[in-house]
Amino acid sequence: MTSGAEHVGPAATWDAVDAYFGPLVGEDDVLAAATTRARAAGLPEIQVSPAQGRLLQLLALTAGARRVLEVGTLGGYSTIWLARALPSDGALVTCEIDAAHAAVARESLAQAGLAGVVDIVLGPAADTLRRLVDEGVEPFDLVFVDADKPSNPVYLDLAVRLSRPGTLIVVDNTVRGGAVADAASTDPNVLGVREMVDRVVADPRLDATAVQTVGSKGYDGFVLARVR
Ligand SMILES: C[S@@+](CC[C@H](N)C(=O)[O-])C[C@H]1O[C@@H](n2cnc3c(N)ncnc32)[C@H](O)[C@@H]1O
Repeated sequence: MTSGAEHVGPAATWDAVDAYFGPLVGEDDVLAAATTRARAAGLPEIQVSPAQGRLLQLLALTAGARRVLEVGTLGGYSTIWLARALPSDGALVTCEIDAAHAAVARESLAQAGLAGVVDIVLGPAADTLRRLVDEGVEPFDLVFVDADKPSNPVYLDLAVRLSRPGTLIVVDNTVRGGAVADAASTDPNVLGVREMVDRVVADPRLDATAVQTVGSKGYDGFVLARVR
């Protein structure tokens, strides 16, 4: 079996492949409008791709998730994919530090008919997560971590505290163009990912893997960890 790496082409190829799989992924007008609204508002285009959003949704569906926690809302694009996986009594809490991002997300979630399902909590996510721990909220079934990367170790620890056996924790942007494998890196984003990975490795409660991705935004990936 070959690694397949020799088949990885330039960004134009990745875009063409993403376009080919478009009908399979099935991004609808509401999701496309969320991207358009975020772009018009000048938000950075750092949301998950349609295929990645669909992956998150399928993971939530497969996990039978009723409660989802998201760290890093931006314009609500991944939030919509995830919230659509929830049953009628489901809930999603999403954390965002930037009021302008939260405002755009609020509009897009309303347009998606999800305003009653999603609670956007404005402020530093670590504070929000600590408050949820202190309040003793019902555990979450899936946690998606996609905010400031230096805080990944903190988010992992808090996510585990907000979990139950079977909870799936997904962390985005964990490959960083391959820089995550550079033990000499001083990039705070890389250090945040590496410290988070070390904690996953050291935590006997977590079964985990990493998935490498390519796309028009470059070479990156997810870490997925399931709580025992
Ligand atoms: C990569 S974007 C999220 C993308 C979104 N999950 C999606 O795929 O549609 C990261 C977001 O995290 C927010 N953020 C950064 N630092 C944060 C913090 N300390 N607390 C909460 N949100 C933060 C940023 O403002 C930004 O909107």
